[in-house]
Amino acid sequence: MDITNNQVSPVIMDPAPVNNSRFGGVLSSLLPYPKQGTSSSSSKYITIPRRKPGKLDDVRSNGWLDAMKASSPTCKKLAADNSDIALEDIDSAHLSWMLKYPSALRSFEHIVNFANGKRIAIFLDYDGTLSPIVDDPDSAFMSTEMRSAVKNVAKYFPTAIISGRSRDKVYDLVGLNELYYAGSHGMDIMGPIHKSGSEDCLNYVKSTDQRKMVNLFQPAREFLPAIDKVFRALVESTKGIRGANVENHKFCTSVHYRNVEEKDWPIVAHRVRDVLKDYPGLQLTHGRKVLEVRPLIEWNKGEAVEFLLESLGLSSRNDVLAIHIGDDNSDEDAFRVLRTGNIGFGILVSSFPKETRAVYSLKDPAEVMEFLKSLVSWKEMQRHRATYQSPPYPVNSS
Ligand SMILES: O=P(O)(O)OC[C@H]1O[C@H](O[C@H]2O[C@H](CO)[C@@H](O)[C@H](O)[C@H]2O)[C@H](O)[C@@H](O)[C@@H]1O
Repeated sequence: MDITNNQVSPVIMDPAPVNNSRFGGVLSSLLPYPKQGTSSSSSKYITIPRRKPGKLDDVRSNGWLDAMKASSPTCKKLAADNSDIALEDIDSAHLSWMLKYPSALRSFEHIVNFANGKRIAIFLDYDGTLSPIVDDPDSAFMSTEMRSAVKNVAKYFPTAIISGRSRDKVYDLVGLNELYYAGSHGMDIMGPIHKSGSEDCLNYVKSTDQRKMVNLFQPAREFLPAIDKVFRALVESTKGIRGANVENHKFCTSVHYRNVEEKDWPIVAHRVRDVLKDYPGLQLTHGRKVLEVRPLIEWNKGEAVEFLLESLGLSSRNDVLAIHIGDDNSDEDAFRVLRTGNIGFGILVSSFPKETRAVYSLKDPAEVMEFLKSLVSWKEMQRHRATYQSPPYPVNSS
């Protein structure tokens, strides 16, 4: 069967991200796309545009249900769901996908050759990237080995976790003080003290979190009461659905249906939609077997990456290489910002072909750990060389 001519493709499609460039770029040889124009100013963080409420997709038109079904498939499940796709087509689709999004491990040499001499900043998603996807969100622990890999990476490169979970929850799970944390899809950022002085604006809060004085950037503070209310309404409306679970992430809330029987997914979709009708200021996005309810503002993981780079003093430099590693639809926003701003690249964590704005891929958290360890070894090797290759006495050039 020629899958290119068939309407049913084993490659999962997500809505195409929009173009949005704010940074100067340095990449050209590494990335298969051209350099774009730039502009950057910290004042943009003072007023974050609120989006106009749109129409909620009609559950009956199957928009939601299709997205729910496609939200976390495996190759085996894809084959089972689409009996007209043969297994060999899935294999060849996977192969051509791997050519388009090569393994970051296999391309490691190429990546570090390019990264040489640049300031690297690392952005990491949590679920599905640092911890394996499990049925119970409260049991999504990262391994001790992964924690130590992340800790070592942070010794050499500024490192941030950008998660859909609340900042407190993801900090409790990761437990490393040397990192920056952005929770609620970037709507709650604990970053370095911003030098521009614009911390006086409404979005900044000083707090003693992570056992030190920190600067919090919370561009969706005004939505706190609405999120709290919608969380309670969602708990109430889904409580009769076996397996449904609602999590409060402070600036957003998640309705999990991973443990709900597939025949009941339409009920989940209808109940969530009914609740959301009363909240025109909130929007719904799809994660991995999870419906995410968030404020309708122009802020996401991509904006969070830009914000952190600026806070770190890395936004107007042309020797910066930012790498974001993530597995989820929400990570596409970060991949897009790096791609369009030409300031780095995304690595998608996925074991099946998926449309993405990333440049490289890794199969699973185990490969993510290997990649992080390789980065550390490369950096240590570079330092070692710098120490032992520089002559112990001044060289007389005459
Ligand atoms: O941005 P992330 O750090 O990837 O957070 C996204 C969501 O992750 C969690 O849910 C996902 O992982 C769970 C544990 O493995 C899994 O049970 C669930 O099906 C996945 O969607 C978290 O619980 C969500 O609230 C986050 O939005």
